[in-house]
Amino acid sequence: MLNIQNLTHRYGNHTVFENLNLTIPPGGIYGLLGNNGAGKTTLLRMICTTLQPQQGGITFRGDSIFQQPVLHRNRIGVVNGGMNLYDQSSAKAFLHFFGHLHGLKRQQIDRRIDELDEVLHFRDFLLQPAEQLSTGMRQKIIIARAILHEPEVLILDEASSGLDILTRKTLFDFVAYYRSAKRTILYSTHIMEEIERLCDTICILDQGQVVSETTRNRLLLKGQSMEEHYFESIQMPSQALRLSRTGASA
Ligand SMILES: Nc1ncnc2c1ncn2[C@@H]1O[C@H](COP(=O)(O)OP(=O)(O)OP(=O)(O)O)[C@@H](O)[C@H]1O
Repeated sequence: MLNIQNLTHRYGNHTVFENLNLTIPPGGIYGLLGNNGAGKTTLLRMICTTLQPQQGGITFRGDSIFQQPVLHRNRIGVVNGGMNLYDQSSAKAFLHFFGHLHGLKRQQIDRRIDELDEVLHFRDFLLQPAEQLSTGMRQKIIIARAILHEPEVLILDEASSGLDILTRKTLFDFVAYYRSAKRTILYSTHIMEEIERLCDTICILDQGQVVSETTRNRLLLKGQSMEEHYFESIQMPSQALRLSRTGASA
């Protein structure tokens, strides 16, 4: 459904991708893993159309996302670690603002807020100014904002960072709920347990290249943990792998 074709991108002299090809299937949770600097954020920014590749293209259900960016942005929802609310505004005003940007009417936004409250439980603090909300409360509103317009694809980039155990559980429950609604979730994180627990398909990027794409079922059949698979895929030297298994620092 999301096809990435011959993507090439450089920042100055630094090549991040050279002819990258990847297909993200419809439905399910697609996990993206990779060391710092592997190119995950650059790829996600392109999938969101906030960054244009120098060569190659991305299609979503056959449409070039760069030729029709407005159409595409209405089909996706994004949560990344850098997002925040407007301090002086209430969460409700924030949701209404972004709902209107997606072309939703007041009543539609109110109906969606009611629906999402059943999963994310934010009713109690909906009218408070954002500056009074905790990190977890804010994250719930940021997630609600991302799916207010019922996007077909939800992109979560380091979405669990800064969350406590309870709010992370809410995030995981929410991701499972969104998956069960037959949506596609693109999930990028450094936390292997999250990938292992949530993702149906796992893609590992290393220095701008796909070094592995597999499914959770295949890993289960092989009896291999996500961590073992990761280090094998990025061809970590055996000594470092042994040290990482024992928890010692190199
Ligand atoms: N705006 C930019 N200008 C110049 N170089 C950049 C820019 N953004 C990213 N890079 C470089 O591109 C490469 C890929 O960065 P990117 O942020 O996509 O990696 P990442 O996999 O998301 O890393 P991390 O896990 O640390 O977030 C890195 O070498 C980075 O230094």
